[in-house]
Amino acid sequence: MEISLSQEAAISVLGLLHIYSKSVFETIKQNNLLAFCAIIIAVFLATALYLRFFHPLAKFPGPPLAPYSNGFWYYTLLAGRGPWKNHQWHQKWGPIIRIAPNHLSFSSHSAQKVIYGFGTRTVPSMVKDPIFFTPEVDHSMNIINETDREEHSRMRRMLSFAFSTTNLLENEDVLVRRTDEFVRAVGGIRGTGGKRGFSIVRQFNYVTFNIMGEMSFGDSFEARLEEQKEHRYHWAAVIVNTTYMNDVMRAVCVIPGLFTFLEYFNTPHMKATLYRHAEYATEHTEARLRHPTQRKDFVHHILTTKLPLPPTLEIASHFNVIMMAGAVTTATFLAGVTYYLAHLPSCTSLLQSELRSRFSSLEEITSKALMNCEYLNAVVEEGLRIYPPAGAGHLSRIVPRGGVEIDGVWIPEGTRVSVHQWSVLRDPDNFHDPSSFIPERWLKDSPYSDRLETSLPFSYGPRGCLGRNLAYLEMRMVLAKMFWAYDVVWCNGEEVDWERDSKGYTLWEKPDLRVELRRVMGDV
Ligand code: HEM
Repeated sequence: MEISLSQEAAISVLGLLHIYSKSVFETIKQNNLLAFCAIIIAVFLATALYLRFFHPLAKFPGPPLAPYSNGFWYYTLLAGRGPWKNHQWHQKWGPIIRIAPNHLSFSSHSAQKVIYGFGTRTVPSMVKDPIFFTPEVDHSMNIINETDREEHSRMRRMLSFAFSTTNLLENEDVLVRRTDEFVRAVGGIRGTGGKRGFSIVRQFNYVTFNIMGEMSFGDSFEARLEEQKEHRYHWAAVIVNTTYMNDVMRAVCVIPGLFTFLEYFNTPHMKATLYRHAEYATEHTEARLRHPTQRKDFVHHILTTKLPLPPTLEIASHFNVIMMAGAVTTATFLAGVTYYLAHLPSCTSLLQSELRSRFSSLEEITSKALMNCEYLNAVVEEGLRIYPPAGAGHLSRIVPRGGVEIDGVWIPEGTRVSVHQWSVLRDPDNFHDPSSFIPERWLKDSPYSDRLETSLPFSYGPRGCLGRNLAYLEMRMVLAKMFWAYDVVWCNGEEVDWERDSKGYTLWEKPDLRVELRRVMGDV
């Protein structure tokens, strides 16, 4: 029988392995622990030397511990100081840095186009990183975590009509009613918990949760909230607590088998966050499927799509992320911008003059009318720049087969790449005095020569934010109605420093912002 070259090589490798394992076994048998440890250390050192000096990304600068283990990167992420750390690294080592053994972080606008863009004739668009975008705890895939190009495009086609401007304007009554409800409710809240003022951050979570819930599930949302055993806003609180746990899961999934292990033990904290959130999404989806409605809510668009109807688990999974991506991000924006406005009475006064000179009642404040409020729009853009709701972390992609050139440098296939939004937005080459809140930079006659195009809070390309239009309608509406009706008095200014006290994971954990509202306009 003839043996081919590859078979011969395989036999030699097996032979070597046999000898090697035999010798290791012998070493242990002879109780020569020292020799065994030496082998382990040698393997460890060889790996470290390879990662630092011979790995395809070895030439890229970055924090000294980054080449050796993903642990360093996950530690930075979970410590909540990632935005500031990454920015410092980019300032020190330049626009391309190695932040993990196989991960490059970029901070240039040109990289944004290549990494998140639609691709070219020769280079396809980059797919999301499956290690970062993991399946949900119920093993489902959805519009955010799906990494397969074809599957994602089916999901996006199915959901896109729900997010079209036509459909959103048709559902404007939800936005207006829920915002008016919020404006009336916050006006009636006095000091809570024995302290002056109340937590406006929590109220922002509630209003965006209500808007997103009714937009998604129509009338059944309210019915289900009334039925549920827990507090009306229990799901909203679960969503907020789940954002951090999502990053913990990302770290867990890097170690093969660890998720299965944790799944087996299913800790109380996991049950109360990740699992409870997925259950709520399923319960609300099932309730809506049993409850036909005239409203063209998001479920309606899934049910009437020309594409084959997906299983209930998939529909629920879309709402798992829509409720998260839709409610938390917009609430984060509102909280951040309120902090900066509370800090800068001159900006607040310009905003309120614009709103109060244009509108004489809450009802006059409509989505269409707000589109032309120049200063309000500048405040929104600046709020998204200075505290980008989804810009604290890394939205990583994988370089396609054959590699790709980014910023004049060849990046090998399979490399994990991302643009760190915060670093782009805090770069003095892009924005004058980047840490200051200056809405004027967005006005037509701005005296600054900022590179406004580098601010991409909703990302870009085939995986760019599907809810962008809705987010703009919501941000303008809530901000305008609140600042039109009330003067905002900040009560815990002595205690809070927004940047010091924020935790930047993939999404933000915000500090508490206590305010008192003094009614100035309208009979709200
Ligand atoms: C200020 C508010 C918002 C910001 C800053 C924001 C930002 C983003 C960003 C940066 C992405 C890209 C994520 C990635 O590359 O992994 C994204 C995706 C997405 N966002 Fe938003 N978002 C906001 C509000 C919303 C709202 C209100 C919805 C509506 C439900 C929404 C739904 C989505 C969906 C479904 C995706 C996934 C798109 C896809 O992969 O095809 N977002 N968002």
